[in-house]
Amino acid sequence: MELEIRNISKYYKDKKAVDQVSLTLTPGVWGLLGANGAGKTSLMRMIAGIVQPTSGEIFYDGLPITMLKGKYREIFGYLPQEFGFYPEFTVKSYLEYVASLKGLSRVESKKKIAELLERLTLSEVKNKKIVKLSGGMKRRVGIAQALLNDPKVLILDEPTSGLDPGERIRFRNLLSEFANDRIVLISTHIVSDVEYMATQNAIMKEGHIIETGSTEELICLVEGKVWSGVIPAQEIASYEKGMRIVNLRNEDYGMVSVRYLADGPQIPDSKSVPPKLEDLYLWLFPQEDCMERNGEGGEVECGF
Ligand SMILES: Nc1ncnc2c1ncn2[C@@H]1O[C@H](COP(=O)(O)OP(=O)(O)OP(=O)(O)O)[C@@H](O)[C@H]1O
Repeated sequence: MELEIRNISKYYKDKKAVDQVSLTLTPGVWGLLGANGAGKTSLMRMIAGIVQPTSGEIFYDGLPITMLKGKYREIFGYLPQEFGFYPEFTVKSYLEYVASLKGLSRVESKKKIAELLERLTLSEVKNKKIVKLSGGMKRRVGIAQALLNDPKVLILDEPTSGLDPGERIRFRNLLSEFANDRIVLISTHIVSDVEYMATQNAIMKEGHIIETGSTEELICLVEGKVWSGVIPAQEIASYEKGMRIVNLRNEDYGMVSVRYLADGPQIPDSKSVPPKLEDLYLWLFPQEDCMERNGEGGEVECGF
C-alpha cells in the first residue's frame, strides 16, 4: 500500500501555500511538522480529497485519487483541525450519523461504535451532547469518527490538541497499534508526540518539504550540536547570543541547568547530550519560541 504525492502545489490566489511537494507515504505513522502557515493543513486537505491541488496529483496504489472517487472515501479517515457537528448531536447519535455517511451497515456500525466508545473512553458520555463536552473529549469524538470505517489511510490534523497527558498516552498507544498495516499522517504542534509515535517524519517550511526521515535519522542532523551546562541564573543573558536555549531548569543555590544548541560548547564544562526531535525543530526553525522552562520531560508546545 502506498500513497504517492506527486509534485503538488496549492495556490490561494497568488499565495503559494504548498509548492511542488512530492512525498511517498507507506504504512506506519508519519509525523508532519512545520511552523504556522507552513502549508500542513492545505497539504492534508488535498490528500483527503477535500480541496483540489492547483497542480500535481495524488496516487493511491498507482491510481489517481480523483479516479477513485467514492471508493477513496471508503478507505479514508480524516480528522480536520476543527470538526463540525450539529449542536443537537449526542456522541452516539453523531457517530451513528457519520457511520451511515461512510456506508456502514447497522450491525457494523453498532459494533464499531461500541468498540470505539470503549477504546477512546467515551462510553460514559455517549448520551451527552457533544457541544457540552470538554475540548479533550470533543477531540476524542473526532478521532472516533475518523476511525469508524477502519480506514487504510488516516489523516489527523493536530489530533492531540486539547488532550491531557493521560489521554495523549492512550491515543499514542491506540494509534501505534492501529498503524500496523495502514498509513497514518499526523500533524501536531507537540513535538514529543511525533517523537514517540512517528516511524517517519516530514518537515515542512514555507510550502516545501525540507526534510524527511525517521526520528533517529533526523536527529542525526543536530548530533554534536546539543549541549548541557550549569550557570548562575543571573548570567543567562550574557550567554544567550552564542546559543539557542532549548530548556532551562532551576537548580539549587541560584544555579540554572541549560540545554542549548550551538556548534560548540559555550558554557564552561558543558557536556554534549543526545539530541531529541525538538532540538532539530529549534535548529531548523530558530524563530520559533519552543523554550521549555522549569522541569524536564514536560510537553514542549511550539505553537506550530
Ligand atoms: N482558504 C485560504 N485562502 C487564502 N489563504 C489561505 C487559505 N488557507 C490557507 N491559506 C494560507 O496558506 C498558507 C498555508 O496555510 P495552512 O493552513 O495550510 O498552513 P498550516 O501549516 O496548516 O498552518 P497552521 O498550523 O497555522 O494551521 C498560510 O499562509 C495561510 O494563510
